[in-house]
Amino acid sequence: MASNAVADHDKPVSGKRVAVVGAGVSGLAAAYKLKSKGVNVTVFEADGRVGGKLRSVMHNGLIWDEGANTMTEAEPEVGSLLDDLGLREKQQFVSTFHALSIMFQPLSQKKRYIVRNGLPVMIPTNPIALVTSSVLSTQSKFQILLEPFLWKKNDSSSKVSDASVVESVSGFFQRHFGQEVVDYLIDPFMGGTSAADPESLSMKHSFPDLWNIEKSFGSIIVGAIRSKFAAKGSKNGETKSSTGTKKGSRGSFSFKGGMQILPDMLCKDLSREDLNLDSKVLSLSYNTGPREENWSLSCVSHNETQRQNLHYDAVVMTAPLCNVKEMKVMKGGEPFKLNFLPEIKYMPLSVIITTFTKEKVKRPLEGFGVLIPSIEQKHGFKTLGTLFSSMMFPDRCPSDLHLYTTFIGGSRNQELAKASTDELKQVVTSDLQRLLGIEGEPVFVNHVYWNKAFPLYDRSYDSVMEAIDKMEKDLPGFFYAGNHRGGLSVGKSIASGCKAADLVISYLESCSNDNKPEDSL
Ligand SMILES: Cc1cc2nc3c(=O)[nH]c(=O)nc-3n(C[C@H](O)[C@H](O)[C@H](O)COP(=O)(O)OP(=O)(O)OC[C@H]3O[C@@H](n4cnc5c(N)ncnc54)[C@H](O)[C@@H]3O)c2cc1C
Ligand SMILES: C=Cc1c2[nH]c(c1C)Cc1[nH]c(c(CCC(=O)O)c1C)Cc1[nH]c(c(C)c1CCC(=O)O)Cc1[nH]c(c(C)c1C=C)C2
Repeated sequence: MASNAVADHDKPVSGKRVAVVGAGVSGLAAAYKLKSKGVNVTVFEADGRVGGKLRSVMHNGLIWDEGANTMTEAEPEVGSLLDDLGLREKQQFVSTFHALSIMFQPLSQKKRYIVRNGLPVMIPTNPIALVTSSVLSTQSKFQILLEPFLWKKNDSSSKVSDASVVESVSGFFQRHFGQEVVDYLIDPFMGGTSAADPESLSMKHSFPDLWNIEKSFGSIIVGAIRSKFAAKGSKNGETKSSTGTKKGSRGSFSFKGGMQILPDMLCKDLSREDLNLDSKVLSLSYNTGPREENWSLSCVSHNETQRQNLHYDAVVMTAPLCNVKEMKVMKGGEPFKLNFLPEIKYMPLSVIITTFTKEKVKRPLEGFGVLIPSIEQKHGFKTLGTLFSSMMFPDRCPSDLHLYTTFIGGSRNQELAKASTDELKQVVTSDLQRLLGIEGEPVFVNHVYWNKAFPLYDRSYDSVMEAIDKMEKDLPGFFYAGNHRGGLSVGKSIASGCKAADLVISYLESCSNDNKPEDSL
C-alpha cells in the first residue's frame, strides 16, 4: 500500500471488522479505502477471480478486454487511486500518431464514428466541426444553434399519468434538439455507453447533470456555456497528478496489459484470509443488541462447503441487486424480506473479438471506434458498434493484424445477444465488411456472453434508488455501492465504492462514540 495510505491505528475504527461483498471495482475500491484507514476488511467474491466486469485476456500475442475497455478520470476518487496504486506509469492513453498530442488531447481519441447512410462519419467534437459535418442535416444544425430560443418545456403532466415514471432520454433531447439528433447522436451514444435505447432510459438517472441544467437554465446550450465559464472561474477545482499532467484532462485510457491490472492492484495488499474467492454470500443477519460485530454472514463455495457465523461491524454490499434479492436477510432474529426491491431489467450483450490481417482491411479507420444508430439497421447492420482496439492500443496484437472488439445485443437485439459464436462471427464479419471494407474471414475469434451486462436505468429507476435507501435505513451498518447507483462507468463504480467506505467510517466512529462512557466524549 502506498505511504499515504498507511493505517492510522489511533482512529476509533482501527481493528473494526467490515465485510465487503463482491470483488468488482466498487467492492475492491471500498475495501482498499477501508483497509487504508486501519479497518479489518474481508472481501467475499462468488467468482474464482477478482474484477467482476473488468476482465483482460492475454493469448498468443493478443491482449483484449472482455468487459470494460477504457475508463476516464472524471471522478476525483479515480485520480487518487491511480496515484496511490502507482498505476500512472501503466496508464495507456488512446494512441495517436500526431506529435501535438503531447500538448493536446490525442487526436485519434476524438476520432469516433457514427454510421449514416451505411457509411462511417466522424462525430463532430466542436461547433465548427458540427457545421461542416454530414452527420446532421442543415435543419438540425440550425435547431441546435437556436436551441436557446426553440427548446420546448416538458409537458409530461398531460401525457404521463404515473408520477413515478420520469421523462425518457429520447423525449428530453427531442424537446431540445429534435428527432434527427436523437436518431443520429443520442441513440448511438446510449448504445455505446449502456447498450440501451433512449426511449427506455430515464433522463434523470442517465444524465443527472443535464437534467439539473434544464431545471436551472431551461436551455441546455445556455446552461452548458454558463457552467463551463463558472468552472473555468473557479481554478481551485483543478488538481495535478504526480506526473504533472492535469487530472482527467486526457480522456479515455486503459493500462498496459488491459483493464484487469486495476482490480489486481486494488487487492494486492489483501491477504488470503482477507480475500475469499469462490465464496458466494447466501445470507446476512443483523443482530440488534449492545454487542459489537452485529452482522453475521454465511457463504458457500463451488464444492458446496458452507461457512457460517463470520461476524462483522458493518457490511458493504456491491453484488448486483438481482443477486442481493436472492440473499436471505435476517434482522433481530426475524426475516427481513427484500420483496420491496423492484425487478431490475438487465442488458444482455455479446462481445466478439476478431483479428484480421491488415492486407484484408481495405478501408481501415484510425481512432476509437464506430457506433451504429438503430435507424441504420435498415441498411442491414446488426451490431451496436466496434472498438478499433489495436488502433487505440497498437501493442494489443502483432503488427500485421488489426484487432477489433464488437458489441452485439442490448435492448436493440436481445435475442441476437444469445446467438452462437458461429452466427455472431458471421454478423460481425458482415458489418465490418461494410464499414471497413474487410475481405474474407477473421484470423481469430473470441466470444463472451454477458447475460446481465448492465442494469437498465429505466424510467421507473426512482423506485430502485428508494429501495436501496430503504435497505440502508432499516439495516444499520449496511451500505450499498456499485454500478446500480449513480452510473455505470468504471469511474463512477469506483467513486460509489469510495463513498460507501466513507459512510462506513462515519458509522463505525459514531458506534465507537456511542459505546464510550459519557465523560470521555
Ligand atoms: C461488456 C462491458 C463493457 C463495458 N465497457 C465499459 C467501458 O468501456 N468503460 C466503462 O467505464 N465501463 C464499462 N463497463 C461498465 C463497468 O465495467 C461496470 O459497470 C463496472 O465495472 C461495475 O463494477 P461493480 O463493482 O459495480 O460491479 P461488478 O463488476 O458486477 O462486481 C460485482 C461482483 O459481485 C460478485 N457477486 C455477485 N453476487 C455475489 C454474492 N452472492 N456473493 C459474493 N459476490 C457476489 C460478482 O461475481 C462480481 O464480481 C462495461 C461493462 C461491460 C459488461
Ligand atoms: C457499442 C457498444 C458499447 C461500446 N462500449 C460499451 C458498449 C455497450 C460499454 C461502455 N463503454 C463506455 C461505458 C461507460 C459509460 C459511462 O457512463 O461513462 C460503457 C458502459 C465508455 C464509453 N464508450 C463510448 C463513450 C462515449 C464512452 C464514455 C467515456 C468516453 O467518452 O470515453 C462510445 C463507444 N462505445 C463503444 C464504441 C465503439 C464507442 C464509440 C465509437 C463500444
